[in-house]
Amino acid sequence: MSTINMEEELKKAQVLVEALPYIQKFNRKIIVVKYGGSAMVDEELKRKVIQDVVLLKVVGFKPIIVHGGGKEISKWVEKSGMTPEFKNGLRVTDEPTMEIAEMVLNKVNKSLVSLIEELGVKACGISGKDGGMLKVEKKYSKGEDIGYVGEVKEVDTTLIHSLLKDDFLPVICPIGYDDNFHAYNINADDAACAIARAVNAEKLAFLTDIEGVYKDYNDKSSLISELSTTEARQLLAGGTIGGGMLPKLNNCIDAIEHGVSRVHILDGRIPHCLLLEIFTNKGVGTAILSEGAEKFFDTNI
Ligand SMILES: NC(=[NH2+])NCCC[C@H](N)C(=O)O
Repeated sequence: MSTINMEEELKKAQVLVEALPYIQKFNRKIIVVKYGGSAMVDEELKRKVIQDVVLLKVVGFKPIIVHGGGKEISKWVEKSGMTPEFKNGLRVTDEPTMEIAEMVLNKVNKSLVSLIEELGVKACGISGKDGGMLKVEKKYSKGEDIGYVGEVKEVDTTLIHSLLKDDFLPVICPIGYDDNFHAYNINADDAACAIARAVNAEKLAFLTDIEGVYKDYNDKSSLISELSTTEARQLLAGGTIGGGMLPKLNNCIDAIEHGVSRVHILDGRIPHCLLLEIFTNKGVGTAILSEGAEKFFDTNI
């Protein structure tokens, strides 16, 4: 015999009611999820991220995953007897490293596709090479040549739109071509941002290894829940933002100024952070929105 704890059950109903306006508002809207960091290495977390994205899809949103493969690429570079090298956060990518990066990213890409398919959603794994999606030019690190690292200069969204139209969940790894059709590795944050802009995404969510944006990087109690682009700029100018967050925040501002309504910086180490951010009023990370943007719902639950 089993009993029912009505209080517990009512809480579950409240969760669903809180989610209702978001399910309505983001219906048919594109949400780009940049997937990387710890949430990609830990198998348990990985499953939860994929469950979240599948749920977003099943309730009627149009999620797109853009993923990295950083740690896995370094592992295979080492296995091949080479030493991974970075300059200002960018991987120095010579010809053999590019080959490994491409192999690893494609492998990670297909493993994500399998997980999504296992959960009953149609997914299609592609790289920026497919359909000529990501056209790049060579990126330099403070004037230094770092090999085949590309900066996105053009996004052809035809393939993404075809996949979305046929109800596939696109899973994209950040590799692109230059004008001579040579493959380039692209920083996954940059690729996610460029793709979100190009498809006019409603949202762009970054899964990171940090709680969100802190007012002061040295004060972990100063996590900011909501930030306008103007406030984000002020923060950047104030010099209290941690090193790793700088390019991220710049990417966020850039995305919003080019039409993305909201950008979310989330802690991928929190299980189900995507659901907790998107389906609740307060969220769990930092939400960045354009100046004067419509405020989040206040359903008073
Ligand atoms: N970090 C925050 N303040 N998040 C608020 C999120 C609000 C809402 N669920 C959304 O996705 O737009």
